[in-house]
Amino acid sequence: MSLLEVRGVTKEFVTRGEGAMARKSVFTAVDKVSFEVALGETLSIVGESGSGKSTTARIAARLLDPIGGSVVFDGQDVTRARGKDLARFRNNVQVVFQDPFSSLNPRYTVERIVTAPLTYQGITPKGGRQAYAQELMERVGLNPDHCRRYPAQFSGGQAQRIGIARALAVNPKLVICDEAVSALDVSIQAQVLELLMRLQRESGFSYVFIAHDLAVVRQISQRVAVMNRGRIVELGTRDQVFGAPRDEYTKTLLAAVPRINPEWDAKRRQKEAT
Ligand SMILES: Nc1ncnc2c1ncn2[C@@H]1O[C@H](COP(=O)(O)OP(=O)(O)OP(=O)(O)O)[C@@H](O)[C@H]1O
Repeated sequence: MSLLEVRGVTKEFVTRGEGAMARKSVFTAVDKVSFEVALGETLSIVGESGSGKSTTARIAARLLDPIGGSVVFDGQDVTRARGKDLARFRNNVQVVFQDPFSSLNPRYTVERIVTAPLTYQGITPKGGRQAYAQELMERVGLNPDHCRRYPAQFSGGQAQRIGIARALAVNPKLVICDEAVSALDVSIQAQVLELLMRLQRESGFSYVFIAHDLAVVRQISQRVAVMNRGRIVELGTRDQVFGAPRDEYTKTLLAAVPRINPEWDAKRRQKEAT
């Protein structure tokens, strides 16, 4: 059974042109999108800016309500879940956003930030909040003694590790990464990707990984969905999508990639061979 099933979700936005006489128009940002994610796998969603990736991710995370279709998690239809059912879903599905600084409250210590998901759920960790925050910091490769610092005292890559630590606090089954490494320098990006992959090996959760950078997607995914104008135009294993794309749009997208980072590719091949 799939962990997450997104079934034919649709989302429209009402837009208004410029000027006093401008008419409203309805724009379909996500159009009958369906995909499944198994426990422990990484499904990436790629596509150009505006293709509907983030809207799809937000629907899957129940941060946006679709106008049609459904979201099923662990066999339960959670499309309209409220109260306890929604809280259970939020416990199992966490999101890591693109800009670490705007998603971390600058007035809170890291200890408070990373343990916040537990606070929302009314859970007090065994050994206390500080010890748990320190454990989370260690898991994401940060100095546990820096728990009492504030977000501004960290670099961009470190701040994103804090965002990842917060996502891990409730032991989720699914982590949705919405352009989670896009804002980072290439070398830092590689380190954070390695971290994401290590955490998945250790804990066995799934990722929905939203990205426009195909080199990154090739590195991290087992399966890839390609979006264009609100629709999934191709969905297959990483090797099928990258090696033998069927859809014309996918072919164009792949042809536009300047280069796949050869170092990552060599590392991946080496890993797969062992
Ligand atoms: N709240 C909103 N109101 C109106 N239009 C929106 C809203 N959110 C998204 N859109 C539009 O929906 C379309 C899809 O946006 P979305 O952010 O999902 O795309 P994306 O593929 O994630 O792009 P990007 O990589 O630039 O974030 C875009 O045309 C965007 O302008």
